[in-house]
Amino acid sequence: MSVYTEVERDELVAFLGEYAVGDLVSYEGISDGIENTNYFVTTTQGKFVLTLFEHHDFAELGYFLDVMTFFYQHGIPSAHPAADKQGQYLKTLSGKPAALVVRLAGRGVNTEATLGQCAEIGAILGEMHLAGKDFTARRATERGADWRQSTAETLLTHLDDDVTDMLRDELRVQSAYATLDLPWGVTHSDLFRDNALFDGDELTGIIDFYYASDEYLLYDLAVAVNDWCVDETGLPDQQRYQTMMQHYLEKRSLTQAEQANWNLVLRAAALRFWLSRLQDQIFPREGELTQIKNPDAFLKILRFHREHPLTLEFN
Ligand SMILES: Nc1ncnc2c1ncn2[C@@H]1O[C@H](COP(=O)(O)OP(=O)(O)OP(=O)(O)O)[C@@H](O)[C@H]1O
Ligand SMILES: N[C@@H](CCO)C(=O)O
Repeated sequence: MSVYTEVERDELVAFLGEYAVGDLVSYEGISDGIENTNYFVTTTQGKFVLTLFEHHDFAELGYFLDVMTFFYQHGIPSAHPAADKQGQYLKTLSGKPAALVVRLAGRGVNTEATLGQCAEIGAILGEMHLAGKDFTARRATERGADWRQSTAETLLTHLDDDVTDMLRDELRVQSAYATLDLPWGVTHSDLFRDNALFDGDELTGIIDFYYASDEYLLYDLAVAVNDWCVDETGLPDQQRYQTMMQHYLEKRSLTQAEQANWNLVLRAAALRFWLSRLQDQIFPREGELTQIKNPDAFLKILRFHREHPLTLEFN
């Protein structure tokens, strides 16, 4: 359940009156999602998703909405905000920062990805990384190497001994991450199966840009590989992996340094989501009534990458 803030009909009618989107027809809360309050909103002129931001402040939200608008304007099928009559994307509703985002067609992927879907995600991520070179706003990541180190330290005492030893060793290896010399720029940084919408094998949209930040481009690719390219046992699957990578590499080839550090970055991406899920499980945030995603899925992927480095040689 993810409606933390109830919006009254009168309030919504007044809010929509500030946009040129016609009159309210209907609205309903969206149960998916964890962070924010979301409603589907239908007006006489279109379909939208109204998001009330529960954790972010105005300053950083401006950045996210600019990222979404930028990618949309560069041909990436991204969720993007509607501007109100004053040209503003970010507004206030029920005391929360709020945006009216154009509703995209399609559905999230809630089973293992098809090869066609892996191909689409690989290609679009390559296109995003090329287009993103022209995006000039900067935002440091909140889930980077420093965060991984400090979060791991707070979690270590809550873990079993065998896991603790592995985590300590991984942190030692990961100490090289922050100073790698890899291409970087604006990234989605959370491009999971539930953050892309599909109609069959056709990508209709990318949503949830609220972890967008400056990161190594390779990290963005690693996040996607770790989630999309797994089989029903949750382990990396060669065919899905090869398909996603080949479609990515058709758009952007990897530098030598990227190739040399692929395993380290795949591990960093697995570590980030293992730690954030563990943190949500061990220290749940007050007032959040949603499902907690299983940390073990990423412990398993991290262990896999430590033992079986994925190659970059494809046939
Ligand atoms: N622009 C959009 N078009 C169509 N559907 C959308 C759009 N934005 C969000 N949705 C729907 O709303 C659901 C919740 O959105 P989202 O995943 O962004 O939630 P959140 O709470 O903001 O983020 P998170 O899942 O990271 O906690 C999505 O699963 C999707 O079904
Ligand atoms: N995509 C994340 C949640 C948002 O960061 C996960 O699956 O753990």
